[in-house]
Amino acid sequence: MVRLDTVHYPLPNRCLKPTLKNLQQLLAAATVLDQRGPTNLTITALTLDSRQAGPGTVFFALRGTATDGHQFIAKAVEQGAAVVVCEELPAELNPATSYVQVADSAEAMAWMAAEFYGHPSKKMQLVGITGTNGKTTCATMLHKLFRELGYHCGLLSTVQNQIDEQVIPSTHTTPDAIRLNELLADMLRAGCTHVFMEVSSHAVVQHRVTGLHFTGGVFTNLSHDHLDYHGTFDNYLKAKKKFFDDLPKSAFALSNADDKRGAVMQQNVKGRREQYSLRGHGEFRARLLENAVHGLHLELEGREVQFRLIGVFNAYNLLAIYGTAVLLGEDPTEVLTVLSGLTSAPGRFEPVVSGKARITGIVDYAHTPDALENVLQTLADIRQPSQQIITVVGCGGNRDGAKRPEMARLAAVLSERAVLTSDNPRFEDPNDILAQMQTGVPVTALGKVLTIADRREAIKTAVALAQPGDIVLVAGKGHETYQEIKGVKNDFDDKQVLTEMFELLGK
Ligand SMILES: CC(=O)N[C@H]1[C@@H](OP(=O)(O)OP(=O)(O)OC[C@H]2O[C@@H](n3ccc(=O)[nH]c3=O)[C@H](O)[C@@H]2O)O[C@H](CO)[C@@H](O)[C@@H]1O[C@H](C)C(=O)N[C@@H](C)C(=O)N[C@H](CCC(=O)O)C(=O)O
Ligand SMILES: Nc1ncnc2c1ncn2[C@@H]1O[C@H](COP(=O)(O)OP(=O)(O)OP(=O)(O)O)[C@@H](O)[C@H]1O
Repeated sequence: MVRLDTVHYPLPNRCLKPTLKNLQQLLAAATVLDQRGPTNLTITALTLDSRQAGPGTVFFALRGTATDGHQFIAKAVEQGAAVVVCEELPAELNPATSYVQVADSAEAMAWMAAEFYGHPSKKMQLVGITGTNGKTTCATMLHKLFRELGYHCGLLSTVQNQIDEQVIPSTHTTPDAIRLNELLADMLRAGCTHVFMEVSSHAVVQHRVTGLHFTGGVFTNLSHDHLDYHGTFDNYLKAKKKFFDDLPKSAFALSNADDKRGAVMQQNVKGRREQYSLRGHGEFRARLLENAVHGLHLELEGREVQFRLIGVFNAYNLLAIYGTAVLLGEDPTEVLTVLSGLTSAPGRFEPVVSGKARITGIVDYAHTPDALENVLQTLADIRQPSQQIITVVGCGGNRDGAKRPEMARLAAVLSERAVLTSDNPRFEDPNDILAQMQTGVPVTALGKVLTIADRREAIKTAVALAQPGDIVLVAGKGHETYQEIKGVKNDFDDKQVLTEMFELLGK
C-alpha cells in the first residue's frame, strides 16, 4: 500500500538559457588552482580527446585508467586547442594557448560541461538509476511509461539513448560528462520534460554525473560485479553510495528495502528517503500473488494487477518504476493501468510467444555464468512441472575464456535440453570455443546437449525440440542485432530468428 500524501516534484522552468561560451564564465564553475594566458576567450567546444581538439576548443587532460591524458597535451596544443585544463602544468607553455590547473580534471570537466551546455539537468525532471542489475529495465520502462502518460522524454541507457521515439546509439551505460550534458541539452531543446538515465559505478568514480541536478535517484540492488575496475566490493558500494550522497536535498532517494545494501545506501543522504519492498517495508509495497510464465500478478495500492513482465526480480523493477512515477507526481491508478500493459526492455527477459504451440521464447542478455544461472533459476521457479526448458547459449570469442565450461555446465544442468552455439566468435574459431564449452558438461548430462555452431540452426533445433507449452531460452545476445565474425558485424537478431523459426516450423 502506498501513502497518499506523496510529495509532488513540480516541473521546473524549462526556458533554455543560451549556451555559455566564454572561458571566464566556464572557469567560474570550477575550482582553479593556477591559470596562465588570456581568459576572455570564446569557446566553441569541449573535448577530452586530443584528436578532437582544434581552435576554440578546451582540451581536458584526464588521468585515465590505461593512459594519462597529460601526455596528449602537446598534441592538443599542436592541433590548435585554445585552452588546456590539466592537473599539472606542462614545463613549456605555448604563448598562444591558455592553461588552467585544477585538482581533478574530470571533476572540473563535469562542472564546466554543465555550465557550457547551460545546466540542462536543472530544467527537467532527471532521474538516475543505479545498482548491479535492473538499471536498463527500469530506465527503459520509465521512458515507455512516461511516453504513454503523454510526456516528451529522454532515455540514456546501455542499449540505446532516446529522445521520445528517436533512437541515438549508445556507447556507454553512462556517457562522459561532455556528451552527457550535450545529450541532455538536445533533449531539453526537443521539449523533454523528463529524462531517465542509468548511472554506472564507473560513471560516479569518473565524475561523469558530477554537476548534474537530479530530481531523484533509484537504487535497485548490489551484487559482486566490476571488481576488475573497483578492486574491492567496498569500493564498488562506495561508488554507488556516492551517487545517493550527492543527490540534492530536494531529490528523492528511492531504495530497495529488501536488498542487503538498501539501508546503507540511504545512510546520511541529503535527499528524501523512500523505499520499496515485497516484504512489507517502506512506502511502496507489493505482495506477490503469482509469478508465472505469462507474467506477474501483484497486489499493489490495494489493487490486484497483472503485469506482462516475468520473474520476481521484475516485481522489484516494477515497484521501483511505480515508486519513481508516483514520486514524480503521477496518479498512482493511472500509472498502474499503463504499467500493466508494458513489456520489458529490449533483450531483458523479453518474451516471444509462439502462436500455435504456445511455446514461450525468452531472449535475454545473460552472457556471464551469474546472469545465466539467475535467468535459468527464475525460469525453474515459474514453470509448470510439464514445461521443459530448452536453452540456446554460446560464449564470445577473444574474451574471458574461463567462463566457457561453466556456462555450458549451467545450461546442461538447469535445462532439460541445451544447444551450445556461437555468440560473437570474433577472431576465434567457433569450434574451438564450443570444444572448451563442452568440457564443462557433466558426463551425466551429455545426452541432453547438442552442439551446433550456426546460431540460426541452433535456434531452429531448439524450437524443433520444443513441445507445446515449453520454454525456449535464447541467452547471450539480448538486444544485440549482430553476430561478430572476423571483424564483421553480420545482421543477427535472436528475437527475429526465434519468431521466424516459430512460423517456419508451424509452432
Ligand atoms: C575503464 C573505463 O571506464 N574507461 C573509460 C575512460 O577511459 P580511460 O580512462 O581508460 O582512457 P584512456 O584510454 O586511459 O585515456 C586517458 C585519456 O586520454 C585521452 N586520450 C587518449 C588517446 C589520445 O590519442 N588522446 C587522448 O586525449 C582519452 O580521451 C582519455 O581522456 O574514460 C573514457 C572517456 O570517458 C571512457 O570512454 C572509457 O570507457 C571505456 C571505453 C569502457 O569500456 N568503459 C566501461 C568499462 C564503462 O565505463 N562501463 C560502464 C558500465 C559498466 C556496467 O555497469 O556494465 C559505463 O558506464 O558504460
Ligand atoms: N532487479 C533485478 N535484479 C536481479 N536481476 C535482474 C534485475 N533486473 C534485471 N535482471 C536480470 O539482469 C539482466 C540485466 O538487466 P538490466 O539490463 O536491466 O540490468 P543493468 O543493471 O542495466 O545491467 P547491464 O548494465 O549489464 O545491462 C536481465 O536480463 C535480467 O536477467
